[in-house]
Amino acid sequence: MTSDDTNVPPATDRGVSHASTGATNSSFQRPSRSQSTTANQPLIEGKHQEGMVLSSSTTTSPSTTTFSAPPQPRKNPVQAYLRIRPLSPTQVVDSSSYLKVLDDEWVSLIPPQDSHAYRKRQGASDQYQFTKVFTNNTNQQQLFEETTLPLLQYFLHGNNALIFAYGVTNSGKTYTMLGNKTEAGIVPRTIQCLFSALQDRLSQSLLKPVMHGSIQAYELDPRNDSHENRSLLLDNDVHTPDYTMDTSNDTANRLEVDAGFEYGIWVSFAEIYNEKVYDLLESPSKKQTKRPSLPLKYEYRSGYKYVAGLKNVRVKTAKEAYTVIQKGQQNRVVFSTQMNQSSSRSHSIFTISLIRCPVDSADYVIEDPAYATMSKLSIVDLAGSERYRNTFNQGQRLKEAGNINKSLMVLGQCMEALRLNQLKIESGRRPGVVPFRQSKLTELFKNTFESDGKVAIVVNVNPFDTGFDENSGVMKFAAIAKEVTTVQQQKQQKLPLSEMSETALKRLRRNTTESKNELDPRINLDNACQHCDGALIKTLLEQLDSLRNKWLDAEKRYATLESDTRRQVSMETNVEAEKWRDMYMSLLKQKSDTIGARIGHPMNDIVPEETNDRVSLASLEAQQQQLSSEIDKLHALSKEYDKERQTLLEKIDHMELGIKLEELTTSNLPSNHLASDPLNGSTFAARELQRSDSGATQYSGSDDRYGTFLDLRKQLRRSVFKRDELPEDAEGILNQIEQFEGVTFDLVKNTKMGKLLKLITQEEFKSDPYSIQQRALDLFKRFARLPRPIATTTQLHQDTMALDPTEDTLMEDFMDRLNDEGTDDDGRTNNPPLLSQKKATEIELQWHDQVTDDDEDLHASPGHQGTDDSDTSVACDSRKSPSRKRRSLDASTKHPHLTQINNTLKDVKESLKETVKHVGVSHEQHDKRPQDGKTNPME
Ligand SMILES: Nc1ncnc2c1ncn2[C@@H]1O[C@H](COP(=O)(O)OP(=O)(O)OP(=O)(O)O)[C@@H](O)[C@H]1O
Repeated sequence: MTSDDTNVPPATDRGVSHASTGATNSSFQRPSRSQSTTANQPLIEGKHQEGMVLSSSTTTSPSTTTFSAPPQPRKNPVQAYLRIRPLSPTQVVDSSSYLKVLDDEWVSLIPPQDSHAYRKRQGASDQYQFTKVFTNNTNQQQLFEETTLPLLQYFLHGNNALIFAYGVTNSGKTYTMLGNKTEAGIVPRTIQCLFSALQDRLSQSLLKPVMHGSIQAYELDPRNDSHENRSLLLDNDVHTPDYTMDTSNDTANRLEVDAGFEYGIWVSFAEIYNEKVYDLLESPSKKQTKRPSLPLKYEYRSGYKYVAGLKNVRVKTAKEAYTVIQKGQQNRVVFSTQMNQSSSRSHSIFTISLIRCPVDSADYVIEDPAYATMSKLSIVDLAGSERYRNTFNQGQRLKEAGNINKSLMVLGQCMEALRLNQLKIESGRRPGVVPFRQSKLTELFKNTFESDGKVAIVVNVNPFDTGFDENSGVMKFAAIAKEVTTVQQQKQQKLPLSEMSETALKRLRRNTTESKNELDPRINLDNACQHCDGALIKTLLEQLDSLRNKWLDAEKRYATLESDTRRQVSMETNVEAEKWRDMYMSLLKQKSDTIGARIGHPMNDIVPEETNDRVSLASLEAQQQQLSSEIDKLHALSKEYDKERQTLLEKIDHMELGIKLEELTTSNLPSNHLASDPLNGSTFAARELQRSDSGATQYSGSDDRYGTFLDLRKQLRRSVFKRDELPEDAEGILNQIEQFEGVTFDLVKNTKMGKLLKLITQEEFKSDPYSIQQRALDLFKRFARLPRPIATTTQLHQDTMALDPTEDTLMEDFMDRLNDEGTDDDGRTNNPPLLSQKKATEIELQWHDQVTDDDEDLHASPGHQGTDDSDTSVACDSRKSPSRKRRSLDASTKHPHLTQINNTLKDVKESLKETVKHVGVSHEQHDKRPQDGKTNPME
């Protein structure tokens, strides 16, 4: 019994409808047969979905939900194939199989009575549609041609493709993908077909795939095989299977190969076990107990992840590729043995990378990554998808089952999310997140599902020894995956050859073996130079220039990147500094405000006070300057008054002198003598005036001795009579008089110095600390002894005798007595005897009266005690003798002009008093200036 006959239900059964009870909504309703495709029809994108009526597992309809207008795939719908494993020769046909093949696209799952689905759905069957259903009579070649060949064609054109086998354990996944020697699976057939198609276009270019989808040029190094990894092909332990495939050249000839390229083929073999990625081409050491896993890394250029460190082996023949497959399979077995793993618990990923180097019109191969493109075809044998709770697994096996189911579950979730996103996008809604990152498997193939490839799934089922529920899950996964459409994004455009740089790496393409050897850069350059023309040298030089330019470009990019980084860091630093400065300033302001509030008023309020103080100070300074100016004016005025006063005093002196002379003339001399002078024909007064004038003339000579001596007398007079105590300045003045040289009798007489000295000796002082009186007496005696001029003395004597013999005698006697009273320096008396006491007393009285009259003004000086002038006059008058008063009255009566002179003198005195008073008041006013309640700045 063939499995075909067994598994394909009769046509009458194909129309089994879904359970009318609506217990399930996860089945598909089969369309009419006319709508279905035939098995021989080539695979055309989207064709199989047209007119499809499907039952969505996500709908909530209680019964089968029918979509009259299913979403149209936009570009590349996932191709879902179902392969039903045939019965093994030892198996017994079970006619009660739950899987019924309705046609080449549809199958029906009829839940057995002991299944969970039967209880849940009350025995209702599910129908599932696939791109193609391959029954048990489908051979490997047929499966390859219908499932993989379209992808291979797509791959050869430079696109990515993914095909994986999905199913529970022992469903035939490995058989489908790898097969065996006699029944080679998809992988060896793909390799065989690929090499057959590209046999004349295989490239020698030194370009290799790196990361996710990048190309890198490399240099061959005999000591370093890390670029091509071809050393593992030399492993003698690997027994390359000699596949006997019926894949004829006709199959390969069905593939279109772009003629404008040379192709380099690289293969890798990886395994994902327990969510870790391993390189199956990495041979384990014998003592190795732990497998080194490989990380997934992110390629920034494309945005997708890749297995970092996974070996890519450059294969130049199909056999080399088989060797690689065999190597990976052997390592997988060893790992399983050493690590107690089960190969059926891992996902194996065999990847073929195809690098396409363009060939220009001059038959030069552009071996430059900037112009080359790469595509990848991944063939994945997934682990068994059975539920671990049904496998009675424990420990490691339980963990394996959990991870397997996790990755497959995530794969299913991704499919479901992608399908929903398509519906959302079509309805204008925002697509959701697809959980690619939840497993390594989906992370690796995220790009294929999202943008840049075609996906095909071969669902393997073994309906004879696998439970209904497990295969039901596989069917549901396939149903969902089939609805997914991958969208082909525009791949990154490579540079067109028309714009190719002169420095691009390129090699003249030769088809002959000889020319290949010549052009192989690995051959000796000397030999090359011997056999080739200048083209090779030219090419090498161009390559050298290109490498140099690339190096310079790389340096430039590095410098730019570094500069940008430094600029960025600088900007961030500046921003940070600005922040700190603002914060610091803010803190300072807060501090200032706090201090201002603490002292009771803001700091700003203090400034106006200070300003007011400054204004007040400026005002006071102005007042001070004004007052100083007034003081200066007053001082100048005072000096003027002093001068005027001095002038008046001198005038008074002269007038007094004239009055005394007049008195002498009128009171003591006969009027006839006044009228005529028998000797000289002049009056006594006239002579006196004449003498005075002559004396004045005499002493008002060039040295002004008279004036100086007269000043000394005046100074002495003012100083002595200032107060009761004889002052120090009187002592100084007296010194000057004592030391005055050339003093003559006339000088003493005319300046009345002798009278003053006499007055000092007779005045009573409280104290005399400088012995002024004694010294005045000594000086008076000294002056009295001065020799009188002979002529003058005689003349005076004659005049005196003629005018008034008594007066003259008295004077003579007094002078003589003074002279006689002098003693020698040794104290002995060397003068004649004195006058009688009575005579001396009279002389003294006369002299005293005369001197008192002469010095009357002294007692009127402001500094004298009893400053009142009238009192002083009275005091002076009270000291006058009765004879003196009488003589004055007589003189006034006899000579009315004297009264007039006296009156004039009084007027002058009054004027002087007023002046002095005015000056005093001015000083007083200045000293007692009103303060206006303010502080006197002068204080
Ligand atoms: N279509 C088929 N024709 C003939 N034999 C098959 C077919 N499919 C599977 N087999 C056989 O079934 C057995 C199990 O197949 P296979 O190992 O491929 O299953 P599997 O799904 O890969 O299992 P696991 O998940 O454990 O790896 C193998 O001996 C294989 O030869």
